[in-house]
Amino acid sequence: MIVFTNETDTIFAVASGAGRAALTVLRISGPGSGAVLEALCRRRPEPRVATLRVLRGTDDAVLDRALVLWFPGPGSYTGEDSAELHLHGGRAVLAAVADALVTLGARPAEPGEFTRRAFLNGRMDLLEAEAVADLVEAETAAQRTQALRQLEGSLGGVYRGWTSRLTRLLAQQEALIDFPDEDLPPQVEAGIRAEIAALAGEVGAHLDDGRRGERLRDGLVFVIAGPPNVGKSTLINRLAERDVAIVSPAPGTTRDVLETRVDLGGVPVTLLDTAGLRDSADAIEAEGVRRARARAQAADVVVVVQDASCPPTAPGIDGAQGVVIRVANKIDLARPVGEDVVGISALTGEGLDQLRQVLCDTARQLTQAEGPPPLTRARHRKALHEARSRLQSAGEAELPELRGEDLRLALRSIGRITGTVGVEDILDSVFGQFCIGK
Ligand SMILES: Nc1nc2c(c(=O)[nH]1)N(C=O)[C@@H](CNc1ccc(C(=O)N[C@@H](CCC(=O)O)C(=O)O)cc1)CN2
Ligand SMILES: Nc1nc2c(ncn2[C@@H]2O[C@H](COP(=O)(O)OP(=O)(O)OP(=O)(O)O)[C@@H](O)[C@H]2O)c(=O)[nH]1
Repeated sequence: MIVFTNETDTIFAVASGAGRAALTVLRISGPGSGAVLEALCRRRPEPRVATLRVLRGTDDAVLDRALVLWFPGPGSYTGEDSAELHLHGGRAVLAAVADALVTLGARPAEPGEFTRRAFLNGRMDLLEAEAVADLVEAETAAQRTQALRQLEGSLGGVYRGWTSRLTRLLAQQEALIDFPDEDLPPQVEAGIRAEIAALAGEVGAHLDDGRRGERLRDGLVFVIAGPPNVGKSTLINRLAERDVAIVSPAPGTTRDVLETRVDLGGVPVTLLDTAGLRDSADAIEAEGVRRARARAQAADVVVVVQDASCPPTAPGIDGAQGVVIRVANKIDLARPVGEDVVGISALTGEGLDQLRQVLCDTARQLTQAEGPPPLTRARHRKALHEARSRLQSAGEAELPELRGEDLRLALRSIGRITGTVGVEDILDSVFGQFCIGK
């Protein structure tokens, strides 16, 4: 189902980044785009050809000399008539052109409004629209790759495949209901049941992906934990390659949770430095220790640091849900004991390459999927859970009518992911999270 827009507003927004820059790209879309462009630069340029033009305000004053592009609909990003003005960067230039646009009847766009129009005009499905937002937000190579795959339709292909199988099943099911006395071969019913079970299995396998796609999209949390004074702050400064945390010979220096964002093997990771774990009479330090434990328990990875030159002191992390990596620091003073321990000296740098490798490998294992693309949002997960439970109850249903109803509901749930059904109620939540200009 394609919902055609009857959008009448002509909208504009800065599509380039914020801050001082050589250029500002202003995007315009909507039925008035051609008229606005003609008012600004007298003649419309050739479609899709960058053309240098003097832009003038309604009072004929020169606003800028800019590259101008004209994209007639429907062969444009939004599917509507649209245009781009590649202005000189600078607040005054932008302010003057924006004023002129408002005078000409255009209005500033809402966040995500261009892509929302592209979706409503059937230029892309919801998964592709979400991929555009993810690509704009991508901080690391692996995030960019995942968003591009989704933009190219790989995830949509999986869901469309299920949709067409479900549609076929429904048609067969209708035939069973409508012609119960006809000579339908008995294997039709068995075939329907087998296909329902196969679909439920595939949706289940897709859901059971270790949340790798969502984790990559959101980024991972790695917590550095351990007793006081073992060198946790020195280590986080090394891994972040900057001074995140205060290092001092006094135990109990770090009290609150400090965080920094790093790129580990293409995966965005929030690294947390936490208070040294010990029983403390100091109320502030005790609160720091409580927070340290809470964050370690919830983390994707806990890097437990010990001092190689002292016997282990503090209790471990109880109930950690994530992967635990053990590190013995200060190997410049003493050799570490025990297996499965990465020996490092945060002071001299010895062993840090090896630790970085272990951390990158772990980050990749937690986020990278082989085979079909993983699902990337809680919104998709929710709809797929619903679809799977409908498929399961369809598999158990004795009456063909009830089975048909379950199949229809499963179809609806999957259709909601790509945006082919029940769209109105989810548009605001999907596009409201975009930046302005997309
Ligand atoms: N200057 C500029 N750069 C940009 C964009 C843009 O809008 N403007 N994009 C915005 O996201 C991205 C490119 N994506 C785009 C996707 C589709 C169309 C488009 O006009 N498609 C038409 C015509 C394709 C053709 O034949 O050339 C179509 O699909 O019918 C344009 C940009 C990244 N770079
Ligand atoms: N010899 C040696 N000293 C180190 C090494 N790493 C850190 N130190 C020293 O150990 C002391 C404590 O380091 P920090 O990084 O502040 O330790 P921490 O674990 O964050 O300490 P708390 O904030 O108390 O939990 C400092 O004097 C560091 O210079 C190392 O690899 N070798």
